[in-house]
Amino acid sequence: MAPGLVDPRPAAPASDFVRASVGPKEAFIGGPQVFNKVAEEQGTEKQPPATHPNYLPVWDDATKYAPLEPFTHYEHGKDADPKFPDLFRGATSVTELIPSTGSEVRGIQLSALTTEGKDQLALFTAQRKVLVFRDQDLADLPIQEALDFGSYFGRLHIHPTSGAPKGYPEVHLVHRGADDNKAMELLKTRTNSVTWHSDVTYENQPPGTSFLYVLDVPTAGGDTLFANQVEAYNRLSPEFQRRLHGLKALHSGHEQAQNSKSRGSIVRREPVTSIHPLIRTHPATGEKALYVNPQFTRHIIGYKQEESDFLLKFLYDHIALSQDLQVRVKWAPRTVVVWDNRVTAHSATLDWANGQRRHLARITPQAERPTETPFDADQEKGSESTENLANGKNGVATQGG
Ligand SMILES: O=C(O)CCC(=O)C(=O)O
Ligand SMILES: [Fe+2]
Repeated sequence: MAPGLVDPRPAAPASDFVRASVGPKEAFIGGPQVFNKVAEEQGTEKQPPATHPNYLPVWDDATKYAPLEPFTHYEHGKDADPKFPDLFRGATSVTELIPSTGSEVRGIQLSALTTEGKDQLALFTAQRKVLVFRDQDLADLPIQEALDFGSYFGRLHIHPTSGAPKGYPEVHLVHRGADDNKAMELLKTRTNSVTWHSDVTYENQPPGTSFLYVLDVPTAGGDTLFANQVEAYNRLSPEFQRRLHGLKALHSGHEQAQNSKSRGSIVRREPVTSIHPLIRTHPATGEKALYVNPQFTRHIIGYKQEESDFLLKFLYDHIALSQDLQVRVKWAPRTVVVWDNRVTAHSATLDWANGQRRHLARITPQAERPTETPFDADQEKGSESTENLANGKNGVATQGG
């Protein structure tokens, strides 16, 4: 796989970071002064300094982290009042982005949620898959307070390769500074920048309720796409769903680590692989979701290579092409997105104008080891239309011209 395909996140060392020698090891130290200095040297225009310099990425943490230990995840969504009285207290509006997926909630402050409110946040996120909150103070809190908030939802994941604010490896940073034209080099070898994935699915206990919040946002573009993988599962015929049940796939972190190494950057933890079911069940909603992604899923266990490639390609295309189960989040200052990494895929879009800063932080609580519940014939969705199709009753609806 070409290096550009492995990870859409900022390459390190990006040319907006200075390689500095700190004793025996090398570090990448960022900062607005550094960006402007590099930009000046390159004769490009200055950009405004980062609004949250405390969140600028460094890769100077030479700590080698031990393999992650198994832990018991407690799913708070299971305790939640499904009427969401605490989550929505004071809300001025709750608007669906599309009927199946995504809601935008206005009027509440995430950082002020009570314990009950947080439980309800976990459940509502699982139900709607993606929540958009505007006018939030999360990015302006001390980083430790933001982490304390996130840690309610699960053990915080430390990413093996990404940049982090100095001293806070639990924050995963997405940052592109003055040299966005370098970032866009991806488009020299690819026709688009879309890289659907769920985060770090190679982990044994990949993330659940996850948080992404914006620090600096381009004037236009840089939206984040989300796909609802429960809906993607539900769209499949019962016969096809039945066939997928019981299958497992290998997810690998090796390529991401290798990619980081080959850029001269860090690998905090030795890469791992995990085997997960193709269909996982959400512990709070009981919903079944497809759980494969082209970033980290490598092959289906027991299938020959061509068989595995064929089936995975179908599933990836199904997710990528079904715009009627996807939402597109437009960032504005002080926006926080909460999403459930267990039942969604997402992708950045790298389409904004050169020279603008895009800077986001992710807090990534880990969740349970993915589990599968058996195909449930009683819950077959769309069985009637499938029967109708078989009986030739249901023609193909035409749309547009
Ligand atoms: O940059 C984005 O919009 C999303 C980046 C991403 O994939 C992540 O933070 O998990
Ligand atoms: Fe991601």
